[in-house]
Amino acid sequence: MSSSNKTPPTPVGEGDSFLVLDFLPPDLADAVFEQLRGEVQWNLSAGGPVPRLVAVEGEINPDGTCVSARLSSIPAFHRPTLCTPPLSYPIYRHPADESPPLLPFSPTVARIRRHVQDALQQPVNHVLIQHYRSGADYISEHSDKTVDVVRGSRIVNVSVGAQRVMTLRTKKDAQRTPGDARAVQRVLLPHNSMFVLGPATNMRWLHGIRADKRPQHEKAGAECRAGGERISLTFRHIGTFLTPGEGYIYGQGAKSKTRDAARPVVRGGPEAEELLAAFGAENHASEFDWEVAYGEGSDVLHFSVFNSGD
Ligand SMILES: O=C(O)CCC(=O)C(=O)O
Ligand SMILES: [Fe+2]
Repeated sequence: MSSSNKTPPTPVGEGDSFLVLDFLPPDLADAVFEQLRGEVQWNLSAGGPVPRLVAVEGEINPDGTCVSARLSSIPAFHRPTLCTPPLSYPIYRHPADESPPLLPFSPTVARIRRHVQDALQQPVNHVLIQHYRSGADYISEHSDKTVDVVRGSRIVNVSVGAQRVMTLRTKKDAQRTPGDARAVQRVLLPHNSMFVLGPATNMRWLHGIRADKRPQHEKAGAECRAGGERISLTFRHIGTFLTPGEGYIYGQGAKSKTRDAARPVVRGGPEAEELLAAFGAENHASEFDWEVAYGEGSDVLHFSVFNSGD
């Protein structure tokens, strides 16, 4: 692991979050920005203007039994392969209605993933990759939505390219009186850093990357790297899964916790409103009660109304 003999990182937020510098080994770190920009299939959001480019990759589970149909009258190379049930893949639900399709890990992302898993000693099976094309691209303040994130697991942001600032701010309800200032921390995310977001910090603090409209000549060298472009990879350990074609859903965040009893995906309606309300509560409540909000599970995949929150 590249960071094993470095000084211990400074705790951030509730103390369960920290930043690791010089995370990837030099041979990977030097070329990683260009490799990712070229190999990732970037999407502009279909549902509305998203102030950055996004892509989703993840682990496709070979959880089905695939058999070559034993039809002796058909030559072997023509026999169909029957998979029952077929594959499933992790799903990370959040209030923005449209997620790009999940693709298998691409080669450079797969290498970064191995470093993350080694460093954390925790599996990660899903990554949201975001390209901040300039200082104008940003992500608004939010808490990550944890209905589908394996409980107690950590969320990891690997940064490459231009340095940006992650701003952490305690949730509004933590103010004892309306005039109280909310705690704010600024974490610099330089090229080749890994920010680990612990569950307690995600529960009590919001995080975001604000737009930086300063002219290039006012920025430090690290902020101008890669022409001011930044790519972040948010790795998560997801416990909720979809079957191909978004037909069925099961796992931690769904009503059925197991593959055998997977239930059809729900689109819109009152269950969608409930999940959106639970997401809202997760953004606002410092003592968010996961069991109350998400414990029963939700089979909703698409919300009827487009909502641009993160
Ligand atoms: O770009 C980043 O580092 C932050 C991404 C983030 O917070 C998210 O995807 O939830
Ligand atoms: Fe986030």
